[in-house]
Amino acid sequence: MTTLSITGGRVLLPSGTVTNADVLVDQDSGLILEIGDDLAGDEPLDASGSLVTPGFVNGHCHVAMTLLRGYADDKPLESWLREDIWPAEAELNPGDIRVGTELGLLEMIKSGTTAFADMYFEVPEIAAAVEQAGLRARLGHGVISVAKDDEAAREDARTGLEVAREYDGAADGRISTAFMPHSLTTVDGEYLAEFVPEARELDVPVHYHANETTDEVDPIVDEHGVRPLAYAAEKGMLEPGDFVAHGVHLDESEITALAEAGTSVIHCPASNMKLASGMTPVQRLLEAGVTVGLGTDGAASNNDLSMLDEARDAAMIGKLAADDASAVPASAVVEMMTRGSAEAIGLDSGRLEAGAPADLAVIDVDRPHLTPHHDLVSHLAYAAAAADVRHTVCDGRVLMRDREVKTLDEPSVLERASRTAASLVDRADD
Ligand SMILES: CSC[C@H]1O[C@@H](n2cnc3c(O)ncnc32)[C@H](O)[C@@H]1O
Ligand SMILES: [Zn+2]
Repeated sequence: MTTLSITGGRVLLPSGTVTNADVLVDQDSGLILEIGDDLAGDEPLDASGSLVTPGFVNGHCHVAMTLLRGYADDKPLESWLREDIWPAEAELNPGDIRVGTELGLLEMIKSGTTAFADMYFEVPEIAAAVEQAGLRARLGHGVISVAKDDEAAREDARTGLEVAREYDGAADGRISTAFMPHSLTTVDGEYLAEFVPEARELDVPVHYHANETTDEVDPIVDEHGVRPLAYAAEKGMLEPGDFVAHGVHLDESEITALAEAGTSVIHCPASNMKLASGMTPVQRLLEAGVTVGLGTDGAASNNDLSMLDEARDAAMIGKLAADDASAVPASAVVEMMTRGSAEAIGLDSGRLEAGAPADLAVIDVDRPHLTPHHDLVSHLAYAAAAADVRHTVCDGRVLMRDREVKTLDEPSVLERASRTAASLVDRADD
């Protein structure tokens, strides 16, 4: 057995308390062996002056959209997608998506994220990048039927199923999959009715954008006479283990339906604010017993992939939405970005205890903006930033040590991503 010992730090436990302790990891199984005093291992990792936290879990992303960061800002969802993003995405080739994914994974590792859920195109490229980078991911091909003829729509849905079948368990089990129809308005009901049952046979969850804007809610109510999540339930898309992104415009009946179904919500506050989509009723969801995770969405609507930024946004807007400063406290946000997201996307991580996957981040808290140390959970939610992350460990492997990423060549990724993004927008703007 080869072991890794993370020593001299303060460890955030599942109870939400912080204790001085070392963490001993079995690198062969990728599991935490023990949290306690004086634990020596084969490979040491210094955590003095630092907080050892569960790795952050980004519950909803389109990671290769890093290539479109800063390409189209300051528009609402519908026109942003139709006028700018979809035309640019039509120019993407598999190599572009590989590079964009590498850039996103680099950013994730450097900001303490160890797992994420992703909906995009060219999943084989994304899976290869995840395998190389060493993260954990739940991946899916985003299925869309609008603006396609029947044959193309069916082929897209078949790709969604094929990807879910082929990549579940890939990268030594670090990759799992889901069936991912883009949304309830961009995939026609006949395809949902036909293909969702096939996904159930693969035993994978269903993940989709839901109730993000009123422009998306109103047509469903007008056309089908029911709220979007009642419509989703009719299509078999509100089952235990399923997870929806956004959930901004939810009424009480939908909140109850989510809780009763065991379907989770991934809250994406930065994207919701930037696109002016609205405010997710996070406090209500938590009170109703819905599992809530946290996600960045893509870097074109955020505009970064830092879960620490997302945490601060979630706390701030959660209070505003509830008109209550005690709503969505730091402890709830930290739970959302770790265990909440992990549970929502169906991963057994997000907690530091013996037997849990060794997915963790080590945050330097001896910094001016993190001093004094009254409450390190408060610092995680309100004050820490991506640049404070010293080390990132996933599956017992050190992916970043002292801010040097070990699994990706940072200068090469930056150079290739810049070149690829420039060429992509040249083609899109032609
Ligand atoms: C079909 S792959 C995923 C698809 O989703 C688009 N997208 C990015 N951000 C959002 C969002 O906030 N709501 C809906 N769709 C979004 C992305 O550009 C891809 O086309
Ligand atoms: Zn999204």
